Amino acid sequence: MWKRVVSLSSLISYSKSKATYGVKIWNSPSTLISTPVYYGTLFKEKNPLIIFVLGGPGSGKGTQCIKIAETFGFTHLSAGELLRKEINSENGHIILDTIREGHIVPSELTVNLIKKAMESSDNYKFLIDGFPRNEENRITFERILGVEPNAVLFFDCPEEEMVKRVLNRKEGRVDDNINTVKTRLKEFSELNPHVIDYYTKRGKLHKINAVGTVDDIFDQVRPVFAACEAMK
Ligand SMILES: Nc1ncnc2c1ncn2[C@@H]1O[C@H](COP(=O)(O)OP(=O)(O)OP(=O)(O)O)[C@@H](O)[C@H]1O
Ligand SMILES: O=c1ccn([C@@H]2O[C@H](COP(=O)(O)O)[C@@H](O)[C@H]2O)c(=O)[nH]1
Ligand SMILES: [Mg+2]
Repeated sequence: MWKRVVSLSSLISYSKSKATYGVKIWNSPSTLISTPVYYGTLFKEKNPLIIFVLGGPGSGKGTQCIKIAETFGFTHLSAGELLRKEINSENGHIILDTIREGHIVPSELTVNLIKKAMESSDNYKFLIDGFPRNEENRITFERILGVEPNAVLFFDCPEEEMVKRVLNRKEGRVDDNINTVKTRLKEFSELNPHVIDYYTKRGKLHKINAVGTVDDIFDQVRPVFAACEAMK
């Protein structure tokens, strides 16, 4: 059996231990994040570093993820983008209707897309943007992938600012209109707090004030990832 400890920063740290009878355990070298996780055979070789990136519609998750990915060598997987790319597939009508109405796509569908994208990447550092949106999403991810995130970023933004940003975004998204935004915000305000509470209790949550310039916000994000630079 071997064990390697990689300390990313005082905020994120983890170690890798070889699977024994299909069980892997994430440890921390001190009192930092310590999360026993049961693995199946998935990711036996990859030992992924997973950061969930949460926040309401228009809070700036995608914008910040692009900067994090460029600066710290992460692969950026936007759950919404993975779903949008599937709109022409077999399940496409379910996805399109759900997105257009501002609801949440069935968990297994989204989780399997995330899993496929992670498996087909050469990288082991992943930003999962806009997921999990509710407790069912979170539990389904843990069940199918057999792993928890190492840390969770939450971009905290007032509703008024989020609405303004979404309505000013000119990317032709079917859900960037006032009616759908209202539904998305309603679901977000009802469901996201449960996910936030869960990760707060597990000591994994890093709340970021999402008001300010893109660079100001990135200055708050940077320390969470600073020690990753050495691993690029
Ligand atoms: N700090 C900021 N100040 C002003 N505008 C911003 C800021 N960050 C991002 N934006 C702009 O706001 C819009 C929404 O940002 P972005 O797409 O990153 O949000 P998001 O959280 O990914 O939203 P969604 O959940 O809808 O995908 C974009 O047009 C982006 O350019
Ligand atoms: O985990 C997810 C992520 C997204 N959706 C659906 O997609 C749209 C757009 O997502 P963005 O993160 O804003 O790109 C979202 O409103 C949901 O309808 C989802 O169901 N599950
Ligand atoms: Mg986005």
